[in-house]
Amino acid sequence: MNGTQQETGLPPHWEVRHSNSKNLPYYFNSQDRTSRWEPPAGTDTEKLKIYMATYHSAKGPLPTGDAQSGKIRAAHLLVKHRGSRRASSWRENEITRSKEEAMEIIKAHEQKIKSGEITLGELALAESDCSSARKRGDLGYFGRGDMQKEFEDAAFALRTGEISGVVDTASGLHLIERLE
Ligand SMILES: O=C(N[C@H](Cc1nc2ccccc2[nH]1)C(=O)O)c1cc2ccccc2s1
Repeated sequence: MNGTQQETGLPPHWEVRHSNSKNLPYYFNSQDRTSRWEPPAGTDTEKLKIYMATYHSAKGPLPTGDAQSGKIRAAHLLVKHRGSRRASSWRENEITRSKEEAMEIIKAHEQKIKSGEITLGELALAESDCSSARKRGDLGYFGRGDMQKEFEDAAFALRTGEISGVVDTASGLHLIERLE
């Protein structure tokens, strides 16, 4: 789905992505990690029209991790609860909320992200109970066997740019966005 600049007609660092929740294409700037529903200023709209008609199908092939290394890159937003493996984080020294309370919180986060109101990375900065929060939840590249199984399975099932539903691990409740 990530055509090159001359294919898409988009300005540098911009790419077309697909919102599965709205089944609509959107435009993502990989440099400042902003996204929008409309093509940015400076787009060659004729080229973009051709690209969208030719290449950007709603459901691209399910990528299974980089062909060479089998690794993917993802970001996540974690809401811990008192049953979490480490019920503490940079946000809160002792996390006492129940798992049910954590579920209500992360469901509200999921709505905000999937409505396009805010990106997962922006929300993770302030709200994620993982130390990756300071990097907008970016966990870097990882392969199978590196992360907790439920997290790995959910992340590898995502298409690039797609956001998971709530994923439950021993660390807490997660929303995952596959970045590469
Ligand atoms: O395990 C971590 N943080 C834990 C919470 C947590 N548990 C996870 C389980 C799966 C994936 C990410 C996860 N993050 C903590 O802070 O208590 C990691 C933090 C970071 C930061 C940068 C890159 C990778 C990682 S993995």
